[in-house]
Amino acid sequence: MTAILEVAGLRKSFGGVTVADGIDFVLERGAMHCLIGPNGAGKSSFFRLILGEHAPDAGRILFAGDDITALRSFQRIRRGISVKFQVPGIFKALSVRQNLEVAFQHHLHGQSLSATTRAMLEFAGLEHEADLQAGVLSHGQQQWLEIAMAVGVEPQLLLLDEPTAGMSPDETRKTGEMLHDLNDRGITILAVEHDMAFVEQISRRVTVLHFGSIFAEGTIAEIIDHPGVQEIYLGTADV
Ligand SMILES: Nc1ncnc2c1ncn2[C@@H]1O[C@H](COP(=O)(O)OP(=O)(O)OP(=O)(O)O)[C@@H](O)[C@H]1O
Repeated sequence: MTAILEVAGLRKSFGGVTVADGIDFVLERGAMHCLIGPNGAGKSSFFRLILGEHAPDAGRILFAGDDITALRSFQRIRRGISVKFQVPGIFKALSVRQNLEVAFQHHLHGQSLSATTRAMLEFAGLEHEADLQAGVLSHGQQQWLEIAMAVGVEPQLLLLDEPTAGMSPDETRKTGEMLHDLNDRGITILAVEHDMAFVEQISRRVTVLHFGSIFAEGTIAEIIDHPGVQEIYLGTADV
């Protein structure tokens, strides 16, 4: 296996708050990998560092073997990194179709824009909602629309920050199936997730982040059995 993402010695502080404290992390191409950790562990900040929304104080980020540490966000996106953050990123007053078109307009034009929009409507299960305002969709449908907006540009790496937050069990299961479908199409997936049943559904390997550093990494069974992991969730671990 080759690495699609390699992070070495990544550090970032905001004033007195350290969000990345020397993170070393390798993600294999083709993986479905989950990142877990207590609130405030630095998971979203790690995504923002990978995407280039935060500049690191130290460390390197390699994507597909190239050092992208100095690249701007749009350059990283152009190279094949796509992200869906926790905060909703859809335009509620626009139609579902328009949201997809806006997401793809810098990458696709003409027939390929309409073909990809159609394919992504189908992928998200929103063919019948295409002309509705995105704001009237259910919470789950809005999340699927946003995932479709992130994958229509055919990324190599998809970062998902809590994709199932607020979803019903049925919606969560469907989201897992969608992510397996994307992974089968060759997209590497790194997801921040709190729902351990979902982590088990989509992920073979799990990394635990705590106070901006890697606390543990392994299979889901190894992580569940890890003596320190439950303690950090209860806030009693001495690390
Ligand atoms: N731009 C910023 N300026 C100052 N502090 C920040 C900034 N971004 C994040 N933080 C702080 O860094 C810490 C890590 O935040 P982050 O959102 O990365 O954690 P998280 O693991 O994603 O948490 P959650 O599970 O609650 O989403 C928090 O204490 C947060 O308040």
